[in-house]
Amino acid sequence: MIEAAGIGFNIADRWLWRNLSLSLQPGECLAVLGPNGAGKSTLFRALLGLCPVAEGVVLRSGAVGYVPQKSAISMDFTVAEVVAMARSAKKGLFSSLGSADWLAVEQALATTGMADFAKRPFQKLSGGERQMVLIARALATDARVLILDEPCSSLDLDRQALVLGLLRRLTGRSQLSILFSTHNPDHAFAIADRSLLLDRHAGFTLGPTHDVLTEAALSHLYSVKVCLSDWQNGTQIHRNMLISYER
Ligand SMILES: Nc1ncnc2c1ncn2[C@@H]1O[C@H](COP(=O)(O)OP(=O)(O)OP(=O)(O)O)[C@@H](O)[C@H]1O
Repeated sequence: MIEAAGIGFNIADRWLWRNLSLSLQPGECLAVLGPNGAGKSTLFRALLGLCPVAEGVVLRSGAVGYVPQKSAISMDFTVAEVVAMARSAKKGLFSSLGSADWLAVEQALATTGMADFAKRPFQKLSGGERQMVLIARALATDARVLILDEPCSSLDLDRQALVLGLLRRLTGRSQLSILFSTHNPDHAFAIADRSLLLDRHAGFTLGPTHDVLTEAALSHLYSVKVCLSDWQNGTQIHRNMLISYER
């Protein structure tokens, strides 16, 4: 469980966001969007308790899995060892991990489709493969809430769909609550029940994705002409963004 009540974050006399309240239901997916520097990563760090808020309260219970924007893993660990870090963070060295811990590692790798990579060196993986491993590491904490900072930022279209599909399955079947940031409104349309749009002036809009991510809101925020288009694929209606990059 994670809940924020009236939180604000101030940096160098500038409020990144103020009076922000949110909580996540089991199985709910919330997307966070906003321009560069709007405070998405800082919000996640505040929710994780990694930086103190200037006002308001953050409540957490149980483990929260975190997939940061950049991984700080520079040593030559295997994929299984990287995922096992989620367990050893609580206990100490890998050597103190028991069979239940290694089972959790195995399950997390299976869930992310990375079981065959267990013995491979993490550093030798592609960006997309690493991202899956880092999601597996977050899952191996037994967290009921996952926070992912731009999980698709360096992925090709196929991998983006793979990660978004995985997140959707985790909210559906496993009832995990997911909070993720993205610069692509299409990602929010694809999987987010609600979206939080941070602006450049400490303001925000939070609500159902289709209510928050409107043509007017996106065009205004990014100063580009944005059109939204609905199309049908089989029985499913999809919403996507059409954009002119010309100013
Ligand atoms: N420790 C810090 N010291 C000084 N400024 C900071 C610190 N952490 C964040 N900032 C500033 O706060 C603002 C918000 O940063 P943050 O990384 O949260 O934005 P973001 O919305 O995630 O951006 P992006 O989309 O570019 O990743 C930026 O202007 C950043 O420079």
